[in-house]
Parts: sequence; C-alpha cells; structure tokens
Amino acid sequence: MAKISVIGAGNVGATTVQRLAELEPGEIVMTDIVEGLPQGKALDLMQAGAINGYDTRVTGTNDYADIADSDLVIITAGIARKPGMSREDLIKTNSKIIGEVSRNIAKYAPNSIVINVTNPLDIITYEVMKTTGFEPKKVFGMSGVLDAGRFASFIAEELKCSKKDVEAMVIGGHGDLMVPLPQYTTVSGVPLPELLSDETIAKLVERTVNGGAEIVELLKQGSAFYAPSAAIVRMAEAVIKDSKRILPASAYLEGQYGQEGIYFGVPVKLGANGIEEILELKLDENQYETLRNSSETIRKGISQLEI
Ligand SMILES: NC(=O)c1ccc[n+]([C@@H]2O[C@H](COP(=O)([O-])OP(=O)(O)OC[C@H]3O[C@@H](n4cnc5c(N)ncnc54)[C@H](O)[C@@H]3O)[C@@H](O)[C@H]2O)c1
Ligand SMILES: O=C(O)C[C@H](O)C(=O)O
Repeated sequence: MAKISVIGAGNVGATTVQRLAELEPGEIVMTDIVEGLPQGKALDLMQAGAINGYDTRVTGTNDYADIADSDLVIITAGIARKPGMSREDLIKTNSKIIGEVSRNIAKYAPNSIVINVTNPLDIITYEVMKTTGFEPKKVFGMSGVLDAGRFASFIAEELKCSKKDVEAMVIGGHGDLMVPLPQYTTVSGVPLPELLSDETIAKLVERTVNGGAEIVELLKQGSAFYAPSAAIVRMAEAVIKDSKRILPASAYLEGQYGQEGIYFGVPVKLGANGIEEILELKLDENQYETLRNSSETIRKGISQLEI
C-alpha cells in the first residue's frame, strides 16, 4: 500500500486525486494553500467512495507535515496560463511557489519519488530536482504521456478507428517545440506513415503541438485537466505498481540525445525507483534540429530560475 501526496488541489490536483482514489493505492493526502479547499474536496471524494466502491483514505490539509513518509508526491501547485500566453510566461510566479513546495517535500518526504506537473514543465522539474536535492532519477515531469494521448486521439479521429489501438510517441520539451514522432507511432502495430499521407500527418502533428493552447483558448480561464490527470495517473500507477512501463517523461539527460544537464521529454522505463532507464531513439535530421531548438528554450528558462 502506498502513500501518495498531491500538492495543489485545483483542477489538475483534485481530478488526479479522484482518479487515483478509484485505483485504491492506499492513502492520498491533498494539500493547498487555500484553507478549506483540500479539506472540502477530500471529504467529497471520501463520500464518493461509498458510491463508486473504493476504500481509499483521502485527506485534505494546509500543513506540509501531513505529507510525511509519502512514497510518491505529485506537484500540481501554481498558476495556469491564460489565452495568448506561453507556458514559459509562468516561470517567475510558478518558480517561487515551487521553491517553497520543493523545500517542504525535501523536509517531510525525503524518500519520495516526485512527479512534477507545474508549468513550464521541463524548467520547473529541473528546479524541483535542484531544490529538493533528490537524485535525478527520482524526480521527473509529466508531459509526453499527455502530448502522445492528444496525438493518438487526433489520429483515431482521422482514421475513424478506436483510440485503444493507437500508440503514439511525442518527445522533446513540453512547449511549442515538442516533437511528435510519426515513425514511432503505430495503429495496432502498423506504422502511421503507412496509413496516412505526409500532409495529413503534418496537420495532426501541428494540432498536437498546439493541443494545450487550443484548450486554453476555448476555456478562457485555466487549462486542460481531464487528459492531464489521466496522464499523471498512468505514470503514478507505473511507480506504485513497479510495472516498468515504457512511457515518455521529462527526464534529466546526461548526454542522451546530445543533451546534458536539462530535463527533456524522452521515452523512459518507469518503476518503483523512478526513471530506471532512458531509451534513445534514432531521429531524422529535422527532428534533431527541433530538439536542439527546444533545448535552447529550456536552457534559457533554467537561467532565469532563482535557485
Ligand atoms: N505538465 C502538463 O502537461 C500540465 C497539464 C495541465 C496543467 N499543467 C500545469 O499545472 C499547474 C496547475 O494547473 P491547474 O489547472 O490545476 O491550476 P488551478 O489554478 O486549478 O490549481 C492550482 C492550485 O495550486 C494552488 N497553489 C498555489 N500556490 C500554492 C502553494 N504555494 N502551495 C500549494 N498550493 C498552491 C492554488 O491554490 C490552486 O488550488 C499549472 O502550472 C498548469 O500550467 C501542466
Ligand atoms: O497548455 C497548458 O498550459 C497546460 C498544459 O501544459 C497542457 O498541455 O494542457
């Protein structure tokens, strides 16, 4: 049985707790700075257990001491972007919030694995690793599972087939320069380029890259949270069940893909120890070029962090 703490009880945090509770992992603690918010949502989710049939203990708190001895901590605290903003525009505000969050995780849950969700994803995940002082393999970010889920959903719509049969792969930074990989995307084992024309694939790639912004524009306030929480739970499940799933995650690179000392979305093996392996894929020259440009945005963001 695992203890999971979710920092931030907003849209992403609370929806994540709801999905996690249904898996019956053991105990879930939800924290926020707003008094009453995590407590009220936790009580509501406890009562839902009687109807949905789960016995997970869910509690809400404003006190970091309650995350003590967590096996897994999921960070969703911070602000979401508004229409017209890039994720990088959130650096200043969110890095202040995450500095405080990270120091408390290091203090109260020093043996935990940490999944960061707060944007700008790759830059803030770097801040969490540096501020907690945790080993890089124990700190990683959620991005590629969401981006690949969007790509898969658009592909299924185009092919008029079940989403269940599409396995997509998206790597790189969780920003405007992410890299969907059609050559590593399959529909029941059939490579995507055999099913759709280059022009159609290019259209779906573009929609995937703008997938977060498309929802931000529609909502006018806040950003996506149903697909993001589903993606977080897929990763959390791999950690608590030690299932060694191969999933894209923002991982600390030490030479892989020609990158050193930054967090970047890459396929990894996820288990109880966090990132247990990083898989290196062969890319075409354009994809390498986009990765290099994306890494520059991440380095620029890291240089703006006050850590
Ligand atoms: N990685 C991804 O793919 C992805 C997907 C969706 C959202 N996000 C990011 O996740 C973050 C949260 O999004 P959301 O939609 O849940 O926002 P939200 O505004 O609904 O919730 C954020 C919560 O964080 C809380 N908070 C603020 N400061 C805090 C602190 N110091 N300690 C604890 N809690 C604090 C707020 O009170 C609020 O309840 C944003 O930065 C957003 O961009 C990332
Ligand atoms: O788009 C955002 O700002 C939120 C998140 O990163 C997403 O991709 O939905």
